[in-house]
Amino acid sequence: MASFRTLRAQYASLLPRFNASTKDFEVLNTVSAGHATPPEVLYVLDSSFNPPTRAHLRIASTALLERLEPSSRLVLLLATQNADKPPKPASFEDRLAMMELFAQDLRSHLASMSGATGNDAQAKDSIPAIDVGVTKKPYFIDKASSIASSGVYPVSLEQIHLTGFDTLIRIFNTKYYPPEHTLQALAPLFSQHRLRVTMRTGDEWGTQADQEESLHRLARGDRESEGGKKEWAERIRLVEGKKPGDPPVSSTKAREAAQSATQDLEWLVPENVRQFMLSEKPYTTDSAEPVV
Ligand SMILES: Nc1ncnc2c1ncn2[C@@H]1O[C@H](COP(=O)(O)OP(=O)(O)OP(=O)(O)O)[C@@H](O)[C@H]1O
Ligand SMILES: NC(=O)c1ccc[n+]([C@@H]2O[C@H](COP(=O)(O)O)[C@@H](O)[C@H]2O)c1
Repeated sequence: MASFRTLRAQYASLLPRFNASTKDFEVLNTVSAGHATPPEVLYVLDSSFNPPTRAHLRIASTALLERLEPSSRLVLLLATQNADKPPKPASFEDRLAMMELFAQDLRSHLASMSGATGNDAQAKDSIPAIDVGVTKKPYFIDKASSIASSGVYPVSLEQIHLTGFDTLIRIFNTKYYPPEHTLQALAPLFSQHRLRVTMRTGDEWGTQADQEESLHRLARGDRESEGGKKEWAERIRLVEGKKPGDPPVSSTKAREAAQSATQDLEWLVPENVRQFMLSEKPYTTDSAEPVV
């Protein structure tokens, strides 16, 4: 495995080329056992990866384990522009390095869950390849179309976007769709793609029942007056997140732990990411570089 510094330097040189290009989506690296099988389904985990956490690991691994085949592909997608949040540490090259380490953690987790450990090369080949990708687009409708038109994947490949419930609420907020401000803007997304939404309970987003009710409202046609079609509910799957009683995990908590409670990183972030955070300290004030 490349050293942390080498890994970061690699992304520090790839990223400006993407920024200067006219591309809206690019795969910067692929983590796989060898040659990657052409995908038949593309899972997309879009995040600021600031840093990647065990919640992201659960979201991705539970999805991939439902259909653990080499023809599944996951792209970890770093949005270099966020719909709402101003940029903050860590630098994008640190986050990209952590995404690659997260991809390794995720592949090891999938291997252990499927029994593909040790020297069983054939079993390891069944673990899907994971792409480290970047997009300039903050909204899901544009992320999906920039991936589809990039030429990186087969034409008409179905994308399954892996999000949390808080993100689903924001996707269905008309404020993001000027000038008409209607949900009709989401039609191209749901005509081809799907959302797999992990519930996020125990905080401001309400109970599991509240979260299920918001999908029932869409299915009943309660959002039609805003342009939201009831049939879209069939393309959205709500799945359980953390178990009741487990502490909530977020990137915010992991950034805080990096500053003041590094022992908590063990349950907040996967192992390779933790090693990177302890060694490179991407969240301490002096190493935090300004982010464009
Ligand atoms: N604990 C969690 N439960 C359910 N979904 C989650 C969880 N953590 C992150 N997600 C989802 O993963 C996606 C990417 O998350 P994001 O990078 O915003 O993480 P975050 O932990 O919410 O970040 P931050 O704490 O910096 O706001 C979003 O769709 C978000 O809803
Ligand atoms: N309407 C939308 O498509 C929409 C709204 C809010 C956030 N987002 C995106 O969701 C992702 C996660 O956002 P946060 O990092 O703010 O939780 C980001 O890529 C952000 O740009 C999309």
